[in-house]
Amino acid sequence: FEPISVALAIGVASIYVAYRHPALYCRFAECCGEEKPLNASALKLQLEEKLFGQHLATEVILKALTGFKNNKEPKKPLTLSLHGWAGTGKNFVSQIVAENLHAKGLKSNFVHLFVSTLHFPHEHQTKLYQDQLQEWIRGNVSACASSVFIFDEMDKLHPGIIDAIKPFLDYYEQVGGVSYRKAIFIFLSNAGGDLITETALEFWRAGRKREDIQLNDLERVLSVGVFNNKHSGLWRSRLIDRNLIDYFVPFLPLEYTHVKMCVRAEMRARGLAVDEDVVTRVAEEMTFYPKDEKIYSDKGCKTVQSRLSFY
Ligand SMILES: Nc1ncnc2c1ncn2[C@@H]1O[C@H](COP(=O)(O)OP(=O)(O)OP(=O)(O)O)[C@@H](O)[C@H]1O
Repeated sequence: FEPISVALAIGVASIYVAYRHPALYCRFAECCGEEKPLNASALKLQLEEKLFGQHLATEVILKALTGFKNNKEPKKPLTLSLHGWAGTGKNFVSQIVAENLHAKGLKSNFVHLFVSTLHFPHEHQTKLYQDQLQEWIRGNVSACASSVFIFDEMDKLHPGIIDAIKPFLDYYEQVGGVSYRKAIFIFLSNAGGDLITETALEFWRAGRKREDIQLNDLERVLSVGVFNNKHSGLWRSRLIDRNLIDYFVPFLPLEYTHVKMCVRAEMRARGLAVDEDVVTRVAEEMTFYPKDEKIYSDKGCKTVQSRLSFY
């Protein structure tokens, strides 16, 4: 066989299959699945079973995603801003959401993760990053309208960088011939974590249940807090004052019982039998806030995995 002709024949055959039998093609190659509906009950089940102690995040994320995916003609892309202390589940949820939108999750060609300290480290290169970001998003949304973009460590992003994507998040039908209305943008940040903890603490001190905390108790506090915080990545951001962020999603600080749940989940994931003695020992190694009352794990479940390896 002559290699060039073989490669050419394979190429032509793939194009033929892609056009004539898209379902078959998508079983072997990853497809964008722009019109693919969201399996809302599967997402609900996963969030309820896997995500501990986050009744608000579960509720908001479900509502936001089902509403958005059920809408055939969204007027703008969906933009979620997730806030909370370290280790409370923001990356974990993003991974679950990504998997429910594109089967390969974070490994999908249509899910893109940006980490501020890795991708945008130098403040003096803000202009360059803005151009690159615009170009990257334009290219990817042109290839797949339902692309997902996750921005981790928003609080470490230099002010102004994120405003470069404002035109894409706005209510435009098209920008430069590309429609961004089916894309999803998720921002992750520790900014606002202290505000959330203070509210949770007030409830706790008043003897009220954690589950009684409503979105209203936090959403406004968060958006104002983040807007006025120089180190939030959204400081005085036009995304906030133009109301382009659809939902501010609060992640509550995790309590001792939640940490124990994380340890059990991690043991099961490793195929180990759950040993309550080890569960208690790992949970007790964590440090809790405030100093006197010791209610919230200050690293959430973040170090559970590495600590468990010692046992
Ligand atoms: N609420 C939770 N429910 C279940 N597991 C959790 C939860 N929070 C954290 N975990 C576990 O801890 C690990 C670390 O959490 P994750 O990376 O999601 O934290 P994060 O909120 O993104 O933190 P950071 O702000 O530091 O990035 C997760 O992979 C998951 O295993």
